Amino acid sequence: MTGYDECASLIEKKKIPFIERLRHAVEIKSVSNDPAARKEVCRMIDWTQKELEKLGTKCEQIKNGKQKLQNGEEIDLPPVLFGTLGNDKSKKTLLVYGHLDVQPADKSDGWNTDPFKLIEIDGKLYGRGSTDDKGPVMAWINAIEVMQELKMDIPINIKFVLEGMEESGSEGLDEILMKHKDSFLSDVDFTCISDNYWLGKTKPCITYGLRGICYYCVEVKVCKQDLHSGVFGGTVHDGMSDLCWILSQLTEVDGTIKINGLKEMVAPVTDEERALYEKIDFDINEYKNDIKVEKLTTEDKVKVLMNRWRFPSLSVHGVEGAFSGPGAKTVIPCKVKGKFSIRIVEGMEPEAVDKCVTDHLNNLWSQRKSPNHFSVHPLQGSLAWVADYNHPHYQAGAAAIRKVYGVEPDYTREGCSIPVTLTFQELTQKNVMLLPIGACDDMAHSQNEKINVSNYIEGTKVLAAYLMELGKL
Ligand SMILES: C[C@H](N)C(=O)N[C@@H](Cc1c[nH]cn1)C(=O)O
Ligand SMILES: [Zn+2]
Ligand SMILES: [Zn+2]
Repeated sequence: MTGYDECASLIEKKKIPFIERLRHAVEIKSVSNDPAARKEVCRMIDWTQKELEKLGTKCEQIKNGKQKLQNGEEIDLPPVLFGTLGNDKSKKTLLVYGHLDVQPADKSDGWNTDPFKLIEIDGKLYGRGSTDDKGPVMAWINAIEVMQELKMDIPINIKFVLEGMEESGSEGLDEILMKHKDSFLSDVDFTCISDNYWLGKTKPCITYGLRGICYYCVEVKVCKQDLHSGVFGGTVHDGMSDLCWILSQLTEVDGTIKINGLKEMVAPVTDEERALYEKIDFDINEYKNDIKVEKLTTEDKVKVLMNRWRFPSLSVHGVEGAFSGPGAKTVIPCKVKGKFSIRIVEGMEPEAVDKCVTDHLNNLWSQRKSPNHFSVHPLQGSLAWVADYNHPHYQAGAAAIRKVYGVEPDYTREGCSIPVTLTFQELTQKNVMLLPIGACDDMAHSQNEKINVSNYIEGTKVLAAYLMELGKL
């Protein structure tokens, strides 16, 4: 009978067409935060639908609502792609979630190659979305294609939810899923998401927790239009200085958040949890060397992991409206918008976090005594997620990893956010597992994002092996 070994060897043989599939995906500039790229997000969804239909998946694009842009204009959100492969009542049903949108990227950000071309160098496939999340979505398609080519019975019905707004807070997705709770989602037995990364470079892991995110925009408005700083400097109150002062009041130098009320919300760490973190194989020096940082906020392994996964963190992302080009432009920006986010953890509710943040910022502003106009806008809010990793579903994931890599996986959390994860858990009332295939140095969201050819190909094997393992549950 055809089994895992035949499947693995066909995956090896199909390495080139699988890389070509990822190449096609990366070339579609499906950047979700750019309204001008919305058509490309829709094109990525259409193309993926065709790939799924080739496998016999019945697909439907679910219309999403409108996105209100900051200038007041409204544009269509991209549709959400639902797919159903198999409808055998004697089989269980797996829900696979992934996203087809990517973070913005430009060669001028410091990429060595064109971010929207897949370039192979020394066994690494560089390109925006190669690891987040086009590579893993393509790996699901590859795995199913191989099982079908070998005429293997896929022992599970598969449903897909693929979206195009994850990198922008999954706008509209929760509402769509809630509407389909008693229809499309009603028979789901497990959800699996491959959209994060290993803790290291060589050892695979399974992930059972994510932080949530609350994202803010702080606006300081000075006047109608930018002003010559030589002509007007010294007469108007500088908006960028106001904004920089405000943003500098949010954290201590070691990252401790200075916003009242947040620390109190964090669920206490149990002894059992601490013991789990102590056992995790994690090399701080390698971590520092990978990102070329000399000193971390703490050098203690457990504290580093807890700061990444288990405690909130605040990051300032950028300023809209300010001069950022090369050279020396002498202008006073008329309006600047600072962007920052807080990764939130168990116990923290976005609405309560928004209140603390808004109160803190308004209080700071009243201390500043600037006559400029100040406003705070919460842009996104999603909860943290934790799952039961003792569930048999996780054992199926672990068995698949043992088959491919011959090792027991690490059980990890992840500091980043996939807003819909908790929604799946709550709507289906079934177990959700994250099964990453990429390595810790893939540099998602950053310059030179990549996935190793070996991770992409072995990852395809893991997903195929996992589908086989699910048949045993
Ligand atoms: C983990 C996932 N691959 C990811 O990168 N998620 C984003 C989600 C997000 C939410 N708002 C903006 N992006 C992240 O954690 O930043
Ligand atoms: Zn992602
Ligand atoms: Zn991402």
